[in-house]
Amino acid sequence: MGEVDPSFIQDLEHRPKPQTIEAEGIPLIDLSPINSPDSDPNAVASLAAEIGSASKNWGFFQVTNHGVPLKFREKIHLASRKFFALPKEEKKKVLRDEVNPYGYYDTEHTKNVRDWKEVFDFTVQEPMVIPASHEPDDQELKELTNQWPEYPPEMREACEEYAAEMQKLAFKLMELIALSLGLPRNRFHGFFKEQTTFIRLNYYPPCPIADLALGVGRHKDAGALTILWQDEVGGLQVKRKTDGEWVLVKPTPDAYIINVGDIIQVWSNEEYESVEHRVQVNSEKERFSIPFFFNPAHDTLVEPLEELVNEQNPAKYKAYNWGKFFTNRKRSNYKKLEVENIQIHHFKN
Ligand SMILES: O=C(O)CCC(=O)C(=O)O
Ligand SMILES: [Fe+2]
Repeated sequence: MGEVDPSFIQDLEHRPKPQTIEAEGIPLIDLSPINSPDSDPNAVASLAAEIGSASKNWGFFQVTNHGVPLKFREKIHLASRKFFALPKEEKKKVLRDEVNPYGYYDTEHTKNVRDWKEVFDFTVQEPMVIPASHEPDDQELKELTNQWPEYPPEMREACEEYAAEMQKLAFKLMELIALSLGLPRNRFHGFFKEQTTFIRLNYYPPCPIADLALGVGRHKDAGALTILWQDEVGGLQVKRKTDGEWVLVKPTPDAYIINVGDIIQVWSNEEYESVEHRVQVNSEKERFSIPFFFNPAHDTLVEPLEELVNEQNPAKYKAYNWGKFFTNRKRSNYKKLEVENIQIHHFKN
């Protein structure tokens, strides 16, 4: 990344601490009850309850026996390593911009501070339909498509195969979340017939100012659910709900990290919480991660589910249009804006 640019420097209060404790408590949940051919209803019910309490108490959990064959994850990871090892000029051939936000990018900002990372984004349902602008009165829509690099040649196939596996896992997790809230198993499916889901390949190069910068600044994921794979280097930190302390999520081989996003916080009327997280970088080691952001159709009106609100527990949020929220948020990722980026608390009742 050349000379250290002041745009990477975090304010004092947001810098990583030299010693961050490893989270002991982030639940590790075994998904085998839903991946065995004759799944026992009692085992599924207790699994849903486990996921419910993890979503409530942590907003994060890890899953094993998730049913995603290792070979797909290995293939996309290898393709990602090959892609990011290319010279900058080569990567910039698939540079994303404000017109097409899919492709390569190395100057993303989170909360107006630049992240120490490079990314490659691709959409899972092509073309992806979203509003043409974040302006509330503009009804125009646009269609987004992926840009695939020439090298490595297997990049596209690796990404598409992995996306198909993530889709299956995401629907299973949404079923368990529905059950945990006392809703019919397929309660959420309709929101995802059309999707704005995307996958990001993250590459965090070694950082000479690892004590001043972050790989990704503190944020909450705006969508419904995130399924993250991280390599063995580690660096993901979660803000623990009990005391507000930043704790490191210890890499668990072949597990996925799941976190509930802002949309589930709203749908569940705050029964579950989208928790703040960030990424610490390493002065010696590079790090790779692959988040899958499961997002509903652009025209989804996000609001607390009617089954979960009543007189005693009135809706905590006003409805908002997901597509407008998404395009507004994306806008702030490209450049430093003079305003705070859009957040769900702006729609609080
Ligand atoms: O790299 C990671 O571990 C997490 C990245 C992340 O939180 C994000 O891209 O939203
Ligand atoms: Fe995130």
